[in-house]
Amino acid sequence: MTAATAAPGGLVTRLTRSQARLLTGGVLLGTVGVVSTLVQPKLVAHLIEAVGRDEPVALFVVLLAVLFVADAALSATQGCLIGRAGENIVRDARVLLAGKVLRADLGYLHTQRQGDVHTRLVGDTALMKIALTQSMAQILLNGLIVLGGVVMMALIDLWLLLVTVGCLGVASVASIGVARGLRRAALVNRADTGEFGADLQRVLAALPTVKAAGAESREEDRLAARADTVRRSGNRVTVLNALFSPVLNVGLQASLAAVMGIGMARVATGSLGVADFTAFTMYLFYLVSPLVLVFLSLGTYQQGRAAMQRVDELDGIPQEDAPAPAGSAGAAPDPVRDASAEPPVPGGHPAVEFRDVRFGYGDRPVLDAVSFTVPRRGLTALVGVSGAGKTTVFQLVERFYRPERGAVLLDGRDIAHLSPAEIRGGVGYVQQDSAAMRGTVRENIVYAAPDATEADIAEAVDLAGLTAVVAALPEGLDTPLGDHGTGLSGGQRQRLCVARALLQKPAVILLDEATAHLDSESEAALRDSLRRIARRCAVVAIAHRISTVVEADRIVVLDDGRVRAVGTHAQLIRDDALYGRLAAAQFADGARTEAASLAATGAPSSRPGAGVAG
Ligand SMILES: Nc1ncnc2c1ncn2[C@@H]1O[C@H](COP(=O)(O)OP(=O)(O)OP(=O)(O)O)[C@@H](O)[C@H]1O
Repeated sequence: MTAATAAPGGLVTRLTRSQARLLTGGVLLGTVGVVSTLVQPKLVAHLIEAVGRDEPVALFVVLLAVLFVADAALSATQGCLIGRAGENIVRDARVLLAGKVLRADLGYLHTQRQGDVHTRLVGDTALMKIALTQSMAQILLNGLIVLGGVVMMALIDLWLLLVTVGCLGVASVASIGVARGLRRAALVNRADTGEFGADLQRVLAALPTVKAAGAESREEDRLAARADTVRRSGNRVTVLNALFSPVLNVGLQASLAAVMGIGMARVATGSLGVADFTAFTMYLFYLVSPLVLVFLSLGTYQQGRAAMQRVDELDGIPQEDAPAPAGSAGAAPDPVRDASAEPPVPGGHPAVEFRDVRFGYGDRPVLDAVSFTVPRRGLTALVGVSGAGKTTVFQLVERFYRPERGAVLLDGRDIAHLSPAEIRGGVGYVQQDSAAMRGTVRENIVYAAPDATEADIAEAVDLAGLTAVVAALPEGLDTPLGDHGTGLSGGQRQRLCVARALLQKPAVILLDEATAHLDSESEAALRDSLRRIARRCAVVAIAHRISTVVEADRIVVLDDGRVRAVGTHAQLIRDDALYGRLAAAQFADGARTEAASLAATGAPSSRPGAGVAG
């Protein structure tokens, strides 16, 4: 994610504007508090003069007490208002960014590190809140105190002020230099933190693999190296942060010493009154803490700006409906191929049609000139060697990616012109690595159709061959599952996902068949389910099992990104050498004998030496 993707006047600015009322209210109250602070030394000067003239001082004492209390009350109230604005900003930012991430272009999002996206959404938004509210308010209000104090000091004695400003000016310029360095260091530190988060997420997502590979120590070392990088850049931030106060303090101490020396000398000569000298010194003392706070807040703000930049970048990630970024996988489809403009076909359109589709991930071509149709009913099997592009075909049907050329049609309509909801509402997608989630069995099943009735759920469970499995669970449909659906077997998880897809009542079900999840009994159950489901809608299965292939009404053989042949199992065994080899190598015993006898006839193949299927 680069700064170039951040929208100008982006999310951060918009969110800050949306809280203008609370922020302005807080700043106004704070300003009144600043005035009350600035009046106090002047009142003390009047008090001293009154004491000197032996006049009554009760009024001054009461006024001072009122100002002290008002000061505290105003400060607390403005803190609450600004804090509330901050919470609103961070909440809105997280909701908006979560929406952006959920609707992001998958092709782009897959190039980003998930942990970094997580860090931006959780950590950077929190830092941004502090910068936009607390730091900004501190800079503004304490800046006002400093400015007001300087004006009051100028009214008391211009020469003493010039001495003060001279000493503080040098220190301030040095501090601003440090602030710039701090922002750069903070940006690096946030990026390093994102990298650490990304690595942690990678390890957590694959923890069983990490353990099975005995890679705990290697991963620990890798995480430790990342943590070291974060510590190093964090140390740079700490050093620059720590430099602020000393740089400024040197200036403050120098100005205090100079003011005391010169001021006392002028009091001795009678050119400056004791009351004025006291008030001037009080203002100088009053300036110390606000000035330090201004610069500390400047430091925090600079760190927050780094976070804001990262939040704005996340806000700029390409969205699904936006035109695909130039040069990325999935450019806009060829408008010449818009099939929705074509006259209606008697008897209805195919459920799915690929017309001369070309697609690649980045510069890497995967599919070329792919054309085939899927009838509205029945089972269509997609077969081919591993990496032939079978899953990519499904991803194009779901429009996770857009073809570079050609068109994908659902029921005769080019999906380039359909909304994601229109496409995915009519297509049920069962992924190979069964996308079950933490939650109950029921929650998993109704995920794509939250309003489904009990009868619909029971029907989907039955069609997916899950009735006996659910009945055996301790709490039936309400049995909780762990992350990724742990608590069910691999085959049961896949049938759970089939039930989820069925509940959508889709026109097309895409089934990326698992290779090794099912025992022969479950396989027979799923085969039976598929047969029943295929009577209601189009089922397209990436087939790894001979049972599915033999059952299929039509088989599409993909080879090296092209459709090599289409037919039934019997036709293809007879006519297509690659299919014969695939059947022999991959689809186990049932086809082995038949295919082996065909291979012995020496039928040619377009890809000698091609590997086994999926
Ligand atoms: N997100 C991606 N980015 C880049 N390349 C990808 C991506 N997904 C797949 N590929 C590549 O595209 C090609 C086709 O992959 P695909 O997953 O469609 O093959 P497949 O036929 O489904 O394979 P398998 O049977 O092993 O699942 C492969 O060479 C793969 O490496």
